[in-house]
Amino acid sequence: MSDRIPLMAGNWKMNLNHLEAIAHVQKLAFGLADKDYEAVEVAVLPPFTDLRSVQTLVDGDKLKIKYGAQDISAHDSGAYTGEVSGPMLAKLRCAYAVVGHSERRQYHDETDELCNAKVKAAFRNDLTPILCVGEGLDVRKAGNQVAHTLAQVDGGLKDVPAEQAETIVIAYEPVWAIGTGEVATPEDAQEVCGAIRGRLAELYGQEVADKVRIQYGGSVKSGNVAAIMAKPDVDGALVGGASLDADEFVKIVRFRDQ
Ligand SMILES: O=C[C@H](O)COP(=O)(O)O
Repeated sequence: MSDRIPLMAGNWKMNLNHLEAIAHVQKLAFGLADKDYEAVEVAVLPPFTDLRSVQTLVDGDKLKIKYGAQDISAHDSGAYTGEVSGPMLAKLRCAYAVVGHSERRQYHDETDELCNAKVKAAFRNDLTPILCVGEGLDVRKAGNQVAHTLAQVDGGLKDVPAEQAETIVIAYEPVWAIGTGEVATPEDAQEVCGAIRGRLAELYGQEVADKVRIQYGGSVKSGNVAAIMAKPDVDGALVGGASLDADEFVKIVRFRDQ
């Protein structure tokens, strides 16, 4: 039994404005209030425009819910129109910054090199990166999911020292399972999450590898989360669509009750 604390994170993607965000987080707080969920870390990943509202609510009501951004600039300041920097996110007391989500890789051509720069930008600003990796359907059909995903892990962690690497969160998200209702089997998830931990052990040693939290993401719901979480190398979930329904996300957070 590992002592890694599971991280259940809701990636809202481009949904919920800053007023809807407040109502949503209030519902989450209410849904989790009667339950000691100390043993599970809960985070929301709203759009940038919601972060200040979420911060105010979390601070004001002393909520245990953490929050973070869905992306981070590789640069800390300067002429980078449209980007949001690590110092800005740190000032909002974000805990996390997602890096290399497959939608960023697909629609914004984010490379492993850029993801690596973003991972370093997050660490430089005391944010924990959630580095997303995972294969598309063609790679899966060819049976190359492990090699493909490990190459993304190598790229994202290039020149990241062990003392930072041990705090990173890696989210394994098979692209074919995102938003499709196609959930990977728990065995599929374990195969790649286990391989990721193995690679971390090769890169940094077993002690570091055992500290890193590895999430699964892709059509996670209250009905499938418990079986996925039962796998030894799965330490949480990165939840998209189902995190927009507060009641459903609360059930996912309470996966041990399912
Ligand atoms: O970041 C979350 C993932 O892309 C999963 O999204 P989904 O739960 O809607 O499949």
